[in-house]
Amino acid sequence: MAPHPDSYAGGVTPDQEISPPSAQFGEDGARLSYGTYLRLGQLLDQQRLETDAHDELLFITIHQVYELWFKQLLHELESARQAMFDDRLWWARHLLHRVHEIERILIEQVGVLETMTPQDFLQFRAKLAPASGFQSVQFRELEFISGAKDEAFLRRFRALTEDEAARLHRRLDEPTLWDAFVAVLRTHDLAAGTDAEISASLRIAAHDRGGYGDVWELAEALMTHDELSAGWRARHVTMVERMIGTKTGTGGSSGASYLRSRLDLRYYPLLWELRSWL
Ligand code: HEM
Ligand SMILES: N[C@@H](CC(=O)c1ccccc1NC=O)C(=O)O
Repeated sequence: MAPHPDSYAGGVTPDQEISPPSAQFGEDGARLSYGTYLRLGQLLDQQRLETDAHDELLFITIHQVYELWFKQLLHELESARQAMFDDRLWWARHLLHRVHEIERILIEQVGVLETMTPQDFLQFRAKLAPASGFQSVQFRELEFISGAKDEAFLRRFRALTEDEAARLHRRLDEPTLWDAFVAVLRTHDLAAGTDAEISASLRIAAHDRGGYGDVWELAEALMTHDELSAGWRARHVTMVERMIGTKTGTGGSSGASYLRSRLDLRYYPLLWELRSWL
């Protein structure tokens, strides 16, 4: 078969080519390179250490990577929510499956940070206070859009910028993934006026997957999102115990015991209760 005209078949790398690359893929004067497209100049210039401790770069990198994934998760969850309101259930499920894979990475990534020893962390920990993961706005946005809205966090946030406060208020005002799922039940002629009705409808869908397969699969995808979020909280707190034991947090909380108090948080309690009644 003849190679596609755009394919690269030569023994020289594109950089070695004498003639400039063809303008076929971009307009003249607006050509992108790997670095300009990905804005690597700006991106790789954002790691500013507070100390000369060796492990501080890892600490910053890990957190920045988390925040990039949080941004991606919010993007996917917003679209999944819209897809549910539009009754495009295959698209909502597709996006939620992507969300699950990212969430698995977020849990797995904790192990990289755990290669830092507690004594190496202590070389720069004091410099971090009063900063803390507690102040991650995108993390709280993820909780809010998922269904765990708690206005109290807004009051407890220190140093929120105007833009961050507006983002959190917007998340409090807008529908959650659960609101969108309840709308799906109604669209599929399943009663969803009260929690009792929703539970009864979930049982109907569970026992009639021939009739309600799409609805059931969507509920399962939400369940997995909830389970993986709980998995991250559990993984985070064991790392915290390993790093700082029972010390109080830089953010001013009791530390691991505060984090343990959040382990029972579930976004979709009705989906968890359902298991007892099938
Ligand atoms: C050495 C590693 C880490 C330690 C010792 C640690 C410790 C803590 C502690 C003690 C808290 C409670 C708030 C406080 O008083 O400071 C907290 C909260 C939090 N941390 Fe970390 N953390 C670590 C790494 C991370 C990483 C990598 C992330 C990823 C973004 C993260 C995200 C969060 C979030 C989102 C909260 C708020 C949790 C909630 O309110 O439920 N932490 N962390
Ligand atoms: N709260 C942590 C410090 C910490 O992990 C942290 C500090 C600044 C920015 C993000 C952080 N990550 C998670 O809390 C501690 O008490 O050691």
